[in-house]
Amino acid sequence: MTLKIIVSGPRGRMGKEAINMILNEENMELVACIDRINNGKMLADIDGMPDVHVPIFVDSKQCFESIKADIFLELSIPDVAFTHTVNALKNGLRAVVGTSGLTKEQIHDLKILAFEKELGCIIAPNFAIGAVLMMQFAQKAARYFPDIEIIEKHHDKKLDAPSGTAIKTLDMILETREDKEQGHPNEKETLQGARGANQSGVHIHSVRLPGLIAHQEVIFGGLGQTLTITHDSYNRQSFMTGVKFALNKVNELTELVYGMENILD
Ligand SMILES: NC(=O)C1=CN([C@@H]2O[C@H](COP(=O)(O)OP(=O)(O)OC[C@H]3O[C@@H](n4cnc5c(N)ncnc54)[C@H](O)[C@@H]3O)[C@@H](O)[C@H]2O)C=CC1
Ligand SMILES: O=C(O)C1=N[C@H](C(=O)O)C[C@H](O)C1
Repeated sequence: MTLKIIVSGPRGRMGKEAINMILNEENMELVACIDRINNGKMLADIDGMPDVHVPIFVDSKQCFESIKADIFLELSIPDVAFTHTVNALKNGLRAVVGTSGLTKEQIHDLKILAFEKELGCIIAPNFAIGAVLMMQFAQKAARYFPDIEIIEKHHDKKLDAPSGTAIKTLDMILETREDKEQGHPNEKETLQGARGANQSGVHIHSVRLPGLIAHQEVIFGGLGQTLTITHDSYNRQSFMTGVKFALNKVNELTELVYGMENILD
């Protein structure tokens, strides 16, 4: 079976990489794109894009209503990702969402919609297998080391902080970590934000610098020792094996899955 795919964010760093991957897969066909601009044009008309006659839509509802497709791949920006995905599911498409920055409430609403429509939907905070393992290792370590700080480091074009990966790591850690307020009980910030974000006592620090791609360290502190679990993505190809896997897998699902760890064997 050929999977007919619509991609949102085709001119972006992830969108471009994903389109190249899709065009090279025998069982995948790119049938449309959703972009912020270029409504009515073909992908081939856009400088730097592959020479394929695939229509571009600005309005996602219009796109899903007029193009026959199986899967929607969301790789754009946090502000529109939720609406695009709702429109996809309402029009009977399955969805793979890589865009970060969805709120817990939005994820919950998508879960309900996917359940009602009996459609697969994968929300992947991080497609890189190494990052998924890093989160799983961190979840395991949190059973033994409840004092934890997360440092996520990304390129300076990133719109959301903390990263989707850091939020998912925290969710997974909190499933195994005993409740604990970290640091000194009388600790005070003399410069606001110095201790980063704090949820359930775990601190998250977001670094944004040119030169970085996507990196995370989870540091565990114990008596006389620390354990650091690190993952680095050095390019966007690092995510493509996971994108490909999710596009194939979502077709078998009839509900929403949040996190690649729940679908990897
Ligand atoms: N889950 C994962 O493994 C990964 C997720 N990401 C996430 O994917 C998203 C995209 O990342 P990048 O490609 O680096 O960003 P980018 O900034 O390079 O690309 C985003 C694209 O979305 C387009 N866009 C803006 N408004 C739009 C709209 N209304 N409809 C369609 N497209 C629109 C922009 O014009 C831009 O071309 C981000 O949220 C990022 O955090 C990035 C890397 C890996
Ligand atoms: O914006 C990015 O680049 C990335 N975003 C995702 C996130 O927010 O965790 C995944 C990866 O870290 C790259």
